[in-house]
Amino acid sequence: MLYPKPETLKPPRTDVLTVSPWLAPIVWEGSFNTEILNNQFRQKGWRVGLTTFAIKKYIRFLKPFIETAEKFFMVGLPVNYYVFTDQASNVTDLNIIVGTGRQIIILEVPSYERWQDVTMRRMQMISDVCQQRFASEVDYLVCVDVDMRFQDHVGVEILSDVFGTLHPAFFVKGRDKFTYERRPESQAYIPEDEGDFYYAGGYFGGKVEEVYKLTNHCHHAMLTDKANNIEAIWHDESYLNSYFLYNKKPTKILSPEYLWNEMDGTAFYLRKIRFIALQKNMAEVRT
Ligand SMILES: CC(=O)N[C@H]1[C@@H](OP(=O)(O)OP(=O)(O)OC[C@H]2O[C@@H](n3ccc(=O)[nH]c3=O)[C@H](O)[C@@H]2O)O[C@H](CO)[C@H](O)[C@@H]1O
Ligand SMILES: [Mn+2]
Repeated sequence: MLYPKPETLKPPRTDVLTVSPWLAPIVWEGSFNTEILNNQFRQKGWRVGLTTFAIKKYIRFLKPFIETAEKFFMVGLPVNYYVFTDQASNVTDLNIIVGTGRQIIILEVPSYERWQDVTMRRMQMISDVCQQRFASEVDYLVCVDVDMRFQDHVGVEILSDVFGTLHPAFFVKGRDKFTYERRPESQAYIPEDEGDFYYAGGYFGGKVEEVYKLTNHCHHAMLTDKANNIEAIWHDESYLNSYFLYNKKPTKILSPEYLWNEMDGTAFYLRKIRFIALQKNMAEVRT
């Protein structure tokens, strides 16, 4: 196979950090070759599941989410879309068409009154399904928010034992600006001088077994806090950040190309914006 080879010891990107202190690659455009990775992936016969939640009013985001995923997410590879929803028949009525080898699987789940509980309980619901069905149906899981749209290539370069994504609002900020949970009483506590990166709650994944460990850990941390009448400042995102930190976990880190928000403007280091948050009226959509 012919492809552009790396020039001897000359890094393809010098403007951004491409590896963490525990040697997890940070994925940026220009640092990988899709064709090589796709070939490796196909040889292994791996299968990918994309999980998302469309509960209450967030069902309005589902159709454009899947339709744009059809254009940009794991193109040419089999994908199971796992849609967790409290309105299974409304999801069916959306009549979303997906390509050959790809299917939508609807998982009916309860809804919670507070939006904070809806977002946090995703950890419990994902971990519950890991052993029931994910383990036998897919090799890797990608777990993302639904109020998003794909607009450029997202492929197998993101996959690894366990991956996390740099939050677009914090990548260029100093460690002191990270909004980790700072109360020692919380299971999500991270002291002032600790923490490598600030990861987003809305994009993580990995091998099914690792996603099980992650979601199960975060859910139980949340339950312990709940029993002690405390809720981490940014909910599931705070528990995810402490899990990653104390387990030196992500084996791969996705750059903000994989999770962008127009509110964060543009940035010199962004060569692609692959997956972008939709602007929403928070007060309206969460009630
Ligand atoms: C892009 C990103 O990193 N987003 C994170 C961020 O806020 P966001 O403001 O992006 O959170 P959000 O309102 O999008 O809620 C997270 C997700 O929960 C689902 N949902 C939520 C409410 C509801 O009524 N119905 C429903 O289905 C839906 O899939 C949604 O995308 O912080 C949250 C915790 O505070 C979560 O960690 C989000 O993942
Ligand atoms: Mn969101």
